[in-house]
Amino acid sequence: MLRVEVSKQLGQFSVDVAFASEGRVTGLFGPSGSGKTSLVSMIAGLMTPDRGVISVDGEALDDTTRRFHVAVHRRRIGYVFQDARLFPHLDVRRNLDYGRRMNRLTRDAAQEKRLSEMLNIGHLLDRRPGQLSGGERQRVALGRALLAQPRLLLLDEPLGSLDEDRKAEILPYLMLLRDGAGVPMVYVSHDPDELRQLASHVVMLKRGRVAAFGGPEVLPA
Ligand SMILES: Nc1ncnc2c1ncn2[C@@H]1O[C@H](COP(=O)(O)OP(=O)(O)OP(=O)(O)O)[C@@H](O)[C@H]1O
Repeated sequence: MLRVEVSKQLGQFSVDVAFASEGRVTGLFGPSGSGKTSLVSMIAGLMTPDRGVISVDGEALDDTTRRFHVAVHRRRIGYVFQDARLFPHLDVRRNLDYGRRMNRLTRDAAQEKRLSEMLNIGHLLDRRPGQLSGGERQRVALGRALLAQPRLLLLDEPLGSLDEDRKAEILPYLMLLRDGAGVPMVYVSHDPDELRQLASHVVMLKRGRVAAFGGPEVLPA
């Protein structure tokens, strides 16, 4: 379970959010400027809440009453951005292996094979990111994040830079990961249709507050 109860002042803007989600995919939905990225940055540990608690499966990552904060690189949280942010000088194989090496994890050939099949990236291993389409880059970014064996995966508008055809191409891969990767996800989007297809729970944000929480039925038509 992901539990988030945080307050944060950011200049004139404040985030004051509380929710707990058991979902495989928790959608964060809201208009531009509603605080989605700020919230995801706090979950990732890139930003510390002024007050509050963040925990995953009962394990605290932040608890300001105890002045407790787990550093970004120790949180075991994967982050996939709108632009894949692959390392341009490394081929796909090395990009995929990066998270595992940084976290000093032993190689898991079975998991590599399973993810490579799920994401259909096995034929891309010797290419560099510059030789990939936008959709292929995002599939590699998803694989790289998951091979670091995160306990939670944050996806911040992962389809945001893709056109409608590419989005339709990637969505089935995301569904496969949701159903088969065994890693809970927080999925940021301002596209209700995308979240209807992916999210089991939805946090609707407005001006830094939770305007609604529930199943996909809380999304606008
Ligand atoms: N460090 C900061 N200092 C001051 N204001 C900030 C800071 N970070 C974010 N903000 C403000 O907080 C508000 C929420 O920003 P945030 O990026 O979290 O929204 P968002 O919902 O992710 O928007 P978008 O969909 O456009 O990415 C914005 O008004 C932004 O200008």
